Amino acid sequence: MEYVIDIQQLKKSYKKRKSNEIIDAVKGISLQVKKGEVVGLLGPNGAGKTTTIKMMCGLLLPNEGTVTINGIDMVKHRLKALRHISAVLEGNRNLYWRMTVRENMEYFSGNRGLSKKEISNKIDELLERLNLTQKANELVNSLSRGMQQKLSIAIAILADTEIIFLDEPTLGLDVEISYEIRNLLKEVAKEYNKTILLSSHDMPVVQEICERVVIINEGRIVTDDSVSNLLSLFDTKAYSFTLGTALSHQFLEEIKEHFIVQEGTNDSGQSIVTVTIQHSDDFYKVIEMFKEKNIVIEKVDRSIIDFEQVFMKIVKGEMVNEVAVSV
Ligand SMILES: Nc1ncnc2c1ncn2[C@@H]1O[C@H](COP(=O)(O)OP(=O)(O)OP(=O)(O)O)[C@@H](O)[C@H]1O
Repeated sequence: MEYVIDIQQLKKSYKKRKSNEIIDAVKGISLQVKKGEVVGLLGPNGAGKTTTIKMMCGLLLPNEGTVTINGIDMVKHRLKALRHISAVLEGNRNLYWRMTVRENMEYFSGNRGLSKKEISNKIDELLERLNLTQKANELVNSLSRGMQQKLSIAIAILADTEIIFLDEPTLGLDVEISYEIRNLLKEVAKEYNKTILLSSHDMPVVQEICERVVIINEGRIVTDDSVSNLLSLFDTKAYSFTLGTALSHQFLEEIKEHFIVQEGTNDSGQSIVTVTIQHSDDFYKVIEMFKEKNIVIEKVDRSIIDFEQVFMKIVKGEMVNEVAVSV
């Protein structure tokens, strides 16, 4: 099968200027993306996401490995490969700051075989959709970061490339505009049938937009699976016990030897212990442990795990054996 994005054994190291220390930022990443897939690239700070995306966009040369975009080798035929990509990178560097919103949009929609009228209609439609009509004639450098980000995405739509890379599209934006951008990206993914690769720390964005997530940690892929699989894998396995008494430190340590445990209290000051269960038998083992200490269990809830918690568990290496590991 021909993949739209095919990267094989990518590696990249940096040399620190002062100390000459070598940092292996990407240590052999292979990833294949099919047409129309919306893939989230996640990982903690410094995991190697931006370095990977920059190599995919031809902004950085890999030390080893290959990047193939629609069958075209990014290193050997960079310009040809770049015709298939729009990249919305941090700092909105794809915008011309001294041009107006509309001028930017016109500039980037040229050369697509559309008439002036068609381009103008398309721009009007997008401006309306992004709530940017009022700002059409303002200079880009006078816009807020959120508006600039929306414009960057609009330009990626206008450029009409098959692939869109988005690096942290909601980073540092307020809740309202993040929400708007999240909806916009959802629509783009659905209506325009684009292949999208999105790097983000914004888990609600990832959970809502991406079908598939690839988690990178310390320069390697540690998980490659669908959001729904990852959620269901973790979902059934966490239970919150509301207890009649607080647990002693010693007893908590005892439970922690066997299970992944989080402690807390509820509004009424009752002790809540959330235990992640690997096998259903373990559920009864936990209850048995409480019973032996005469601890009254007042309530048991299956706790709902959101994607953020799943991500944290994978990155911390918890339950990694149960998650599809692609390397
Ligand atoms: N130009 C550079 N020179 C030296 N080291 C670098 C350079 N760029 C990145 N690094 C290092 O490479 C590693 C990976 O960085 P990268 O920016 O790819 O990670 P990231 O996953 O995008 O992180 P974040 O989420 O914080 O943006 C980090 O240790 C980082 O400090």
